Amino acid sequence: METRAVKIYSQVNKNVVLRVMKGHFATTHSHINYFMDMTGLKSRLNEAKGAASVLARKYENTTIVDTIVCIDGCEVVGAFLADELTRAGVMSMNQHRTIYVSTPECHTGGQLIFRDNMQMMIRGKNVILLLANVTTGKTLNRALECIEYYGGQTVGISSIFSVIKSARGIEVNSIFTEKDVPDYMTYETAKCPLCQKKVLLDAMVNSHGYSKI
Ligand SMILES: O=C(O)c1cc(=O)[nH]c(=O)n1[C@@H]1O[C@H](COP(=O)(O)O)[C@@H](O)[C@H]1O
Repeated sequence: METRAVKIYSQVNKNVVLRVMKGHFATTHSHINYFMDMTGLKSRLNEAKGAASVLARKYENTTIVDTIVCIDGCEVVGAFLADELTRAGVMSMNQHRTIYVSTPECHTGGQLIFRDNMQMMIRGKNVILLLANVTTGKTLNRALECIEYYGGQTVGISSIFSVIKSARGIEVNSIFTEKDVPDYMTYETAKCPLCQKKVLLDAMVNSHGYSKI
């Protein structure tokens, strides 16, 4: 599958590259015809830093940010985003005058929780939610509910790739959209035309990557 990867370069920073693979893939919430391989963007220092610098442009000098909540394994990008915002003079109103980078635990049944020792990073805090992929928006909405439940205020949403433009009135700040990926499609699992044509799935995918089936 790796040989089928195509590189898509960010319009604003050519060092930020999304690798996509065409095929038939199942996520937790939909079927898609491109797998977004975020491995490099999430784990290589220079790529993660590049992604963070693109995402930071949205928030520089405009927003108070106390905490970045990372979903989809985006902690490295999250740490660079915190650094970029701090350098740009973004204020943190919490006691320690710094930005927390945090991830909820995915509990049995997919519920997102913050343990007691983590909740101070969310309660009464200004939060940026950071994801790798937003397709149906179900994962995004679950994360927003989690932040709200623990008393945080989401002041921004960022994602490396997003099909969704806004959630709960907040714009999704993304580096790539479906317009960057020619003929990108997402289908409700039960109505997937590839399944109807008996096209076998290439892989099950989630934020960790893919497993061929
Ligand atoms: O559908 C995706 O968002 C998705 C595309 C992809 O290529 N790889 C991948 O892991 N996903 C994951 O699928 C999950 C479902 O996204 P939503 O449909 O927006 O809830 C998210 O956790 C994404 O990270």
